[in-house]
Amino acid sequence: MSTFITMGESILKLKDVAVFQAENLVLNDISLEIKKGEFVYLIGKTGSGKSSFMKMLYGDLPLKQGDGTIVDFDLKTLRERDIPYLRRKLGVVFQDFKLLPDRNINNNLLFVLKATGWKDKSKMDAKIEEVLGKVDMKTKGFKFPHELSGGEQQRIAIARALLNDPELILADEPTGNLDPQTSVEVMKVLQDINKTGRTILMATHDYALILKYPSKTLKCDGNKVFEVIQRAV
Ligand SMILES: Nc1ncnc2c1ncn2[C@@H]1O[C@H](COP(=O)(O)OP(=O)(O)OP(=O)(O)O)[C@@H](O)[C@H]1O
Repeated sequence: MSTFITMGESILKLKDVAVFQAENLVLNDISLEIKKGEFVYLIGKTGSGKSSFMKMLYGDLPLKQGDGTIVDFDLKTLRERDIPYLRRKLGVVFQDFKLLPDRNINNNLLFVLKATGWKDKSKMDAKIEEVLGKVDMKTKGFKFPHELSGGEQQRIAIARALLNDPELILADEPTGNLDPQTSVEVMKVLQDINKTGRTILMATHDYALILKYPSKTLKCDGNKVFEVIQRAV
């Protein structure tokens, strides 16, 4: 549990955190907080450390320096065996969707449910229908990933991220492979999910989306992460 006195609503809290890739320092002196229900952008140019920051949050890079809690997990004392439990409270969405190409959408989602401990077939079927409904893809469960457009695949990836009712969704350039119109559609899905109370941290290069859907914005620059006001973006 947290070494901080957490104010009930905190979903992510970092204090004096540094992020390393192997022995290389990527980010330093990060102190920030994200509260339940916020929609937060993470911007910064290529190589500034956005993906490394995300990886540290979902336990792919260890927290070696500073203190951090995320969805009530202490990142500093996180052990290898805790990571699956942390991931169940997070929904992670990637730029390249990462759907399994050898099975249809229903079976992609079933695979994740089984891997995260679900057993009851009728409950799993109901959950799959529920998450596909949330991204408006209820009729596509029998399609294979290659039979879907990029935007549809990303909707499925978002549905997959919702399977375990995560408290926080980490989206690493979710619109990076999509055309502007499809990006807006995927963004609307994320906005709707945010409106139901879920917290979202989204790394993006897409300034048009930020202008269209302004929200709190963090920037990676010069080994630091800091909040920027929209005009300064
Ligand atoms: N596996 C790795 N091993 C060593 N260094 C790495 C590794 N991955 C990334 N880095 C380095 O860490 C720094 C930050 O990379 P990162 O991928 O986090 O940036 P980014 O802001 O996400 O970039 P992009 O927008 O291109 O995805 C870069 O200098 C990069 O070379």
